Amino acid sequence: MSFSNPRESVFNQPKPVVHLPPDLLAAVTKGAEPYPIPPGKKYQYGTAGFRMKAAGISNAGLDHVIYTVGLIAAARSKKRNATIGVMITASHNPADDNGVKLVDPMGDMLEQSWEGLATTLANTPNDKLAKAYEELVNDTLVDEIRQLHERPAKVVFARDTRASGPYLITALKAALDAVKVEYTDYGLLTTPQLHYIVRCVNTLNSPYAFGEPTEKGYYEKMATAFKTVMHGRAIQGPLTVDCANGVGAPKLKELIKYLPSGKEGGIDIKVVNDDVVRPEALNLDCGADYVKTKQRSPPSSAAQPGDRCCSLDGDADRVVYYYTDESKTFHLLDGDRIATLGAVFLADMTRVAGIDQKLKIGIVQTAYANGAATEYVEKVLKLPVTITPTGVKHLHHAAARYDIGVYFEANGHGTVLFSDNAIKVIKEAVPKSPGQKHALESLRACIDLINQAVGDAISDLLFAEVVLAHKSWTPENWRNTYIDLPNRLVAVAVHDRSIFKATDAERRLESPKGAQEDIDRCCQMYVKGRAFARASGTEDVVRVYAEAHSKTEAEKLASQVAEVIKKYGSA
Ligand SMILES: CC(=O)N[C@H]1[C@@H](OP(=O)(O)O)O[C@H](CO)[C@@H](O)[C@@H]1O
Ligand SMILES: [Mg+2]
Repeated sequence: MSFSNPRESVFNQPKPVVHLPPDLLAAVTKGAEPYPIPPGKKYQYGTAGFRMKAAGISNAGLDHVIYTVGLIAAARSKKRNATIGVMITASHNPADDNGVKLVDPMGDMLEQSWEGLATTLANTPNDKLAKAYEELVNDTLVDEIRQLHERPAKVVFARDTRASGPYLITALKAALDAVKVEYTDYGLLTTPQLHYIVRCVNTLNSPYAFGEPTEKGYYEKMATAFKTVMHGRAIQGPLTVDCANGVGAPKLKELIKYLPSGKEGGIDIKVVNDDVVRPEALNLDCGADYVKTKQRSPPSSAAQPGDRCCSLDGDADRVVYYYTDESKTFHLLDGDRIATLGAVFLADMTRVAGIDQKLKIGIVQTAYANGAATEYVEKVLKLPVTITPTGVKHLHHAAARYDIGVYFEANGHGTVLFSDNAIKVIKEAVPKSPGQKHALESLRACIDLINQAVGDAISDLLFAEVVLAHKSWTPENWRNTYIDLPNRLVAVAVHDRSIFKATDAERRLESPKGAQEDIDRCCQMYVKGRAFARASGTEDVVRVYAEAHSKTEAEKLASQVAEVIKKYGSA
């Protein structure tokens, strides 16, 4: 097994081969002993890291995966000469699942080329693990000039509230101990908090210092920014936050201690679904995924018509808003809405501050964004839209190409990125009026309020609240900016989803041959009909999305396209 192709030496010399000390290799083998790979298991570092059942823990083999992730984290840390993060979570998945993701030095997702290395190592049985680690070291850390494996490594990690978390942490520590890596266990954190900490640790004492690398530092940074950007505005009525009975609950309660209350010109947050004592309650009939996919409030909701509500997912990196109207009709304000709300505000503020000509603002969406949202951004807000494939890493990279890049998946994953140029322009602009001064102060505070390392439900909801306060908007006013096209998302089980290859930011199928033409024919039958199909990156299904000008038509279109997929997928 090899992790990369051998490269030719620039000096025409063979690349040196490093042999790791026998005691270290023995420690890798010994440390892995309690975590064997179950026979027949295959693992894949997917859109959101590794994720699987953790119940009957040793059968699932997630402990083996986590052990190998410890080794990858060690090598990655040496490669980047920086601290790497490991987060143990399965986000919105059921309580008996768990998973793991790696966090790169700037708090971003693991570089894609390393995902393959993580997959290879995860699929390596224990008796070959030490040798595979040595090969990994040789392939990624050793060349003719440098022997990076001699660098010290540092890893920080945290977990969500799942019952399997503490056990999986022991597997991670066993790997880090085996390869003598220094680490800090941050205990329970939301995923975005861990990303924040990684970025803080790696930028400490630099001109790009992100903040204090502690949980307290996270709350203080956000609370200070929130107070500044509120600037005497008032938030109307309380916000009910459904925390999916996950880690978001204790963390949001902690943040509330740092925020001024509604009476003090701050915010009244009602935390609900905060039961972290019964681990089985996690994501059960509540949370962002439930609300988005079922298009309804959690059954436990006691909200009254017009009440502003939002739901986080199990690791608090995703948020959607919603309310019910007087006739008890449910209205979802999803990621597309949060993106447009944020973009309107940031565009307004740059205009008032007189710096709009210097900054290119854009919105990044996926094909799942509602057609009405895309049209609103382009035609009403007159801002450019980039469409990328599914998965936050794609959106994140595209957003980084704007000065102010607002990105959100429809399901509520997202944030805003400010380029170095934007930060410089915003920080250096000299105001010529009190209005400009206020706008600049608000923009500066937004840079701190928004967790630019990664989408962060808690930071996103504070940002949304601030904008609603500035605009004096109720959820209904917000919804009235544009009306969503009725839509339907269905998952189709097929024999082999890998035959469905998508192109054009996943909006078209290039294989199997003929499938796209059939989908096109279906779409033409409906007013505003748009549909696409793509293989999921996280589940063994093909997802079909359809929208049209009425609910019945959107549903008909979805089921017709699902039939097309079944036809081509039944082979
Ligand atoms: C339609 C949809 O919601 N897809 C989700 C889902 O990806 P799929 O590749 O569609 O399974 O999980 C991803 C990871 O959480 C998330 O980024 C994405 O938005
Ligand atoms: Mg999540």
